[in-house]
Amino acid sequence: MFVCVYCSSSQKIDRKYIDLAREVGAGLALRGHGLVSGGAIVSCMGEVARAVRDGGGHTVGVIPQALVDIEIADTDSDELIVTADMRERKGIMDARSDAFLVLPGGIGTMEELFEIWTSRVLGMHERPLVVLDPWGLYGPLRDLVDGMYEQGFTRPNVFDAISWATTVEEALDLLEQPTHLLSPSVGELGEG
Ligand SMILES: C/C(=C\CNc1ncnc2c1ncn2[C@@H]1O[C@H](COP(=O)(O)O)[C@@H](O)[C@H]1O)CO
Repeated sequence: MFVCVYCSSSQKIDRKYIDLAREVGAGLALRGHGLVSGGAIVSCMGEVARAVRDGGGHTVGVIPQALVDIEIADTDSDELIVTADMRERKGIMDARSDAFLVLPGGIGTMEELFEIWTSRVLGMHERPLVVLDPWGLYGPLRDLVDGMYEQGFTRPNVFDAISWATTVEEALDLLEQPTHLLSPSVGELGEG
């Protein structure tokens, strides 16, 4: 499989997040998976790609020209695809990936998570989506979506479209499990 990993580009985060990215990259390579990433050398993004390559795995980096221009492109990537903008980048990352893994991150990671999550809920793809969150960064997000569901803003299948893990092994196991297409039926939103 090619696994798309969405993760932090921040250089201000605790070292434990960088170490987590390395563990994920090593685990992907060990299981014979390739990586699709945002193609930057910084922070968790760079660390996961280096770890995959160190383990003998193949990496595909997809990066907008504007970020190449500020010299943060992962030029060691086995494939480095330079895009015109962020939208084209996300489209190519999506098209090249068999599964999606989200690590702790900021608003860029959130944007990527929500796009893949929403399209899975709508039955537009059936690829696994796993969030690895060992330290509970996303706890408030999960509470928010629970509240949205309780008030009828989301379909029940919002919870079927995503899996949560607290260890790397658990996350990788979940990524490898078969999934099925979810029904996009509007009826699931209920009456009224
Ligand atoms: C100059 C630095 C970082 C430049 N910023 C980014 N570089 C590469 N990719 C990015 C950047 N910002 C967002 N992305 C994409 O979103 C995800 C990370 O965003 P987050 O806000 O850090 O969670 C990542 O998956 C990228 O695809 C150095 O400071």
